[in-house]
Formats: sequence, C-alpha cells, structure tokens
Amino acid sequence: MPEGAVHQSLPVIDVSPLMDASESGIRAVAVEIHAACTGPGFFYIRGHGVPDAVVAGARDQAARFFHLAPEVKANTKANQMHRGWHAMGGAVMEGAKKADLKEFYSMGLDLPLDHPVVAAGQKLRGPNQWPAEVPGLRPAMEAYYAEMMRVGGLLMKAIAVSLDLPRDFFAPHYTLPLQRTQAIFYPPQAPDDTDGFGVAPHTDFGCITLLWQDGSGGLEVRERQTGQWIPAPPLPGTFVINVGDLLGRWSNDRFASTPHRVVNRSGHERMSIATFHDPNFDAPIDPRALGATEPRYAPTTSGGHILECFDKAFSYRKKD
Ligand SMILES: O=C(O)CCC(=O)C(=O)O
Ligand SMILES: [Fe+2]
Repeated sequence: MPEGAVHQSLPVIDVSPLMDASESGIRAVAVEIHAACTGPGFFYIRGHGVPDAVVAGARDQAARFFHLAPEVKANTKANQMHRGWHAMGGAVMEGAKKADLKEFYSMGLDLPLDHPVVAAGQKLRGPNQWPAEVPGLRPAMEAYYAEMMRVGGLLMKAIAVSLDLPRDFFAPHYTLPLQRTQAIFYPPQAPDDTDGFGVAPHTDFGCITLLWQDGSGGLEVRERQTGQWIPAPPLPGTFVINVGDLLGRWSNDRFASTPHRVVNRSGHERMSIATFHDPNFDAPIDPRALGATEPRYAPTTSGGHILECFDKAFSYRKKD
C-alpha cells in the first residue's frame, strides 16, 4: 500500500501560511480547514513551527512522571480544578461499559489563588500541581502549553475565516482560556481484552483538540459516511486536529465533532499529549453570533458546557 493510503480520508494541511498572516494565505488554509471540518472532522497539520525539542521535552518529562510509583504520583492527585494526576480507572466515556485504560496528567492556565477570577470562585481556575520528584515537568509542559496556545490561536483565525467571520472573531474569547494540556499514558492492552479501550468512543468536549501521538498507533476515527472506524496513524512532525462538541454547537452543526477512540494493541506503552484549546470560562456560546438564523441550541457558556461534560466523565468530580 502506498504511504498515505491509510489516512487518505484525513487530510494533511500545511498551516505555515497562517504564520505570515497574509489575507490570501489565511484564505487558502481556511478553505482546506472548512473542507476538513465539514467532512471528516479530523485533519493533520504540518508547517506549524512547533520545535521538535518542545515536543520531546514534554514527552520525556511526562514519561518520567508516569513511571513514578503510584503513591508518589498520588501527591499530585487531580483536584477540583482538574489539575494533576488522574489515576487509571477515573475516566468513563459516556455510554462506555468500562473505565478507560489510561492515566493522565492535566495542567492548564496557571492562575494564583489571589487572581480575581480564582478569588471570585470561578470553577476550574487556579494553580497547576507539579511533582517535586520530576522538576523538569513544569518547564517542559509550560513550553508545550504555550506552543499549543500559539498554534490553537492560528487555527482559530482560519476557522473564523472559514465560517465567514472576521479573522480575529475568536481572539477576545481566549484572553483567559480554559485550554488544558493532558499527557496521557496507555499501558499495553492485553490481547485477551477484547472489549476494553485506551479511550472508549467519545467526542471531545471543547472547541478544537490538538493531539501529539507517539509512534504506537491506536487512534481510530469514525468515518462519517460509512460509520467505519479508520486509523489516524502517527505521522512524524504533525499534530492531529479535531472539532469538539463546543465548536459543533457554536457553529450550529456546520462543523461536527467526530467520535474517536484509542486501542493500544502495540504490545508496549503508548503516550499522547492532547490539548483542548477552549475559550474563556464565560465566553458566550451562541450559534446566532456565528451567523445562525435558526439556532439549534440555546446559548450557553464555555465553562458551563465543559463542567457539565466533566461531571459526567470523571469520577474525581463525584467524590467531594
Ligand atoms: O491519545 C489519543 O490518541 C487520543 C486521546 C483522546 O481522544 C482524548 O484524550 O480525548
Ligand atoms: Fe478525544
């Protein structure tokens, strides 16, 4: 099979024209993004300018963290702000029979406890939790997070243009974003485990997801037209981008979030780093603001929607 045949239905988009910000460059990328977001809902990007060293740093430091003893990792156990270590068994996707076979470490925008939105009690806000045993994790994840913020911002410009909006339409909604970066660790799935998933079929909660995956493979996307699961294999130097529920709702279903899942059949551990590039907590999510004349959804807020999804999916939110 020629290289590329496997992922022929998932386009690879060169986003480098977004960096010089010329009108024609943004338009050209916007056309490709529009086709991808109204089609498979998934695409790869290259030409994003994220240094290899930033990706390798985050991966290496996160791997060190995951290899610590569970009782050490538990010192940064996920809190109500969704920051820290989520042990195996804590995430159940909607409709799934079993918990996901994964553990993950989650960080977001680092706000001190005396920051006005934290002091005002806005949920999911506050400082990150860092493990003393892996001092390199913080600088590595912060550098990676900043790069995802940059690339996410570029993509949202092209998405705005692709939806016939001014290119900076989304920018005011990303001044204190709910963007979260999660390093995810999947143990090898036992060959006799036929109904387990690294991540059970789900759609992502937020606007767009930027995913780095290692070389193991295992990510699968449900093809819209056929309902078949197709692989989204690792392509060196790319990120996988997909539309989440919040952008589906905001765009009045012009863009749709596509179900995907992970099964780690590689026989060894798998790692990925998912970044959910989501707007400010109180960003109004109203299809009419994106041009819908017959809105299918009532207005909500970014934070309201994400909290609702978290409450359903994560056991740590149900305990205290
Ligand atoms: O690890 C992956 O490849 C995908 C992870 C994912 O779908 C998620 O965390 O929402
Ligand atoms: Fe996902």
